Amino acid sequence: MADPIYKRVIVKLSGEALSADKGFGIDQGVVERIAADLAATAKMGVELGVVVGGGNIFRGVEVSNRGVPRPVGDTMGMLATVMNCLVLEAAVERAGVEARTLSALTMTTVCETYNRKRAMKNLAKGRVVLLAAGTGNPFFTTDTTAVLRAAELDCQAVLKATNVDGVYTADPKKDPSAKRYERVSHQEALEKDLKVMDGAAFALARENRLPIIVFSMAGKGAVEAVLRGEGRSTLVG
Ligand SMILES: Nc1ncnc2c1ncn2[C@@H]1O[C@H](COP(=O)(O)OP(=O)(O)OP(=O)(O)O)[C@@H](O)[C@H]1O
Ligand SMILES: O=c1ccn([C@@H]2O[C@H](COP(=O)(O)O)[C@@H](O)[C@H]2O)c(=O)[nH]1
Repeated sequence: MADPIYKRVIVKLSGEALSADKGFGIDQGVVERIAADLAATAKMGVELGVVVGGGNIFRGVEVSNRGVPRPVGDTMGMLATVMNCLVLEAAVERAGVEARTLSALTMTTVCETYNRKRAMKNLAKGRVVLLAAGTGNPFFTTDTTAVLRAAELDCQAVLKATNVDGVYTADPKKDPSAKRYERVSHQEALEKDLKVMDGAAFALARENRLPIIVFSMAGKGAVEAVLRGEGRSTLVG
């Protein structure tokens, strides 16, 4: 089997990836499959930070459309990511690898607060580090969080796991004629407004020369396969 192409990465999982076909809530079978994949990847010797979205529970914009102030809606979204991290933490440990949730919002009775040195120590010990509550600030997304944490924690790449197998010329769910890129620069992704990630995330990745690999989480062992250089994906960078 091929050696992993990176030694330390951030994996970005969308919240929806935890919800199977329903788009809402947490499907325990899916969580177990993803946890097994993360544990197998950690066992290959790859240090893994995992940023999880919250779209399967709350998105700040949607909550604020119902009359809640946007910063409050965003806080609800960040709290949703904590729930997703806690369910994954338990599943990764059941799969035989130690895991720690570090939250950007302080909640001392639930999990540890994020701090760069603590995250680095946990990564170096081979623990899967679940990075919860996004950046801790409203008006951001977990895509931007993933790139920010990758830059802070000296990661070599961001692996963006989603429900499409790469970056397309347009949203492939809306435009069946969209073509997949094998490789695209950060600049082009920004200029063409390729919405698979938000512009802030692409801009931060460009400034920090961080590659982003976009791939589908649909199959078994998807993260492990990407790190072995297998399967379909798009390299941004
Ligand atoms: N040019 C494009 N190439 C590929 N995908 C695109 C493009 N434009 C829009 N998309 C859409 O972007 C989505 C990727 O977002 P993703 O599933 O990662 O959700 P998220 O908003 O990051 O997470 P959450 O579900 O937690 O809110 C895909 O569903 C895809 O349909
Ligand atoms: O730094 C952050 C990250 C996230 N949020 C809020 O959480 C939800 C869920 O995150 P997704 O990236 O959409 O999965 C997001 O809609 C924001 O409301 C945040 O405020 N700050």
